[in-house]
Amino acid sequence: MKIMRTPIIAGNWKLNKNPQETTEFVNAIKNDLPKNTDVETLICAPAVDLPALIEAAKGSELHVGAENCYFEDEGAYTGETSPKVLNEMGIDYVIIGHSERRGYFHETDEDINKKAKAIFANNMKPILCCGESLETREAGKAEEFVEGQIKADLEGLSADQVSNMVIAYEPIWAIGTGKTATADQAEEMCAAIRKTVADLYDETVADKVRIQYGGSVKPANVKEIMSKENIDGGLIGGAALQPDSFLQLAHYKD
Ligand SMILES: O=C[C@H](O)COP(=O)(O)O
Repeated sequence: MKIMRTPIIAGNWKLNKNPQETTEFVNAIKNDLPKNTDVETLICAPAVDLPALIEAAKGSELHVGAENCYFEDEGAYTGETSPKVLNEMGIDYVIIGHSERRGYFHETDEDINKKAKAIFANNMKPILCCGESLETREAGKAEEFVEGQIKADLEGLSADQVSNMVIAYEPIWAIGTGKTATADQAEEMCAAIRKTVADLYDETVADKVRIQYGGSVKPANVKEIMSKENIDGGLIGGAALQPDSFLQLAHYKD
């Protein structure tokens, strides 16, 4: 029996869209979104688009998120984004540990853990991404690998913090490739992540934490993925770039 956690359908726009496109997108969806209590919806946009996203989303059901931030609030860190300022702007969520940041920008679990703490210190919620490469999966080490990421990334976080955050399982081999993990493969890993949280904290925390699947989620497969017991949402790249497609994902229950 699926425990009812509020589902969260989130778009991760990556390095796509400018402020004008952001405003147009939000205006196209904002009156047709599901009620927050039914399905929470979120767009995570590039830092340069956040003022437009926040302005356009005002008064709507849409939550607003950043794709990354730094772990220091201020100082001599050229080019970084302050979590303190993101909070002042009205940001709700920040994605951390996406495989593109781990891979292209060499972010370590230690960096990601510091970011998680900085995000909580600034009254926002992290969406912590984890996931294995194809090589790791084929070596039969996917669960062990993801468990290692979760343990390192959650180090020092309180039970209350973990209960209120989101974890996104994104197998690297399924991102932007059109190759989706089967709903059963996604469920298997999300269940393993929940068990890791139960081992690190307790069953109450594990029952509360929301776990998303990400990797080629689209309107055609979202319903099946969301039917799984341990999957509470989707973190969606490509299919979240068009208003129609995002609305179909948000209304997967209809
Ligand atoms: O954060 C989103 C993921 O990287 C998934 O991207 P995708 O839906 O384009 O495969």
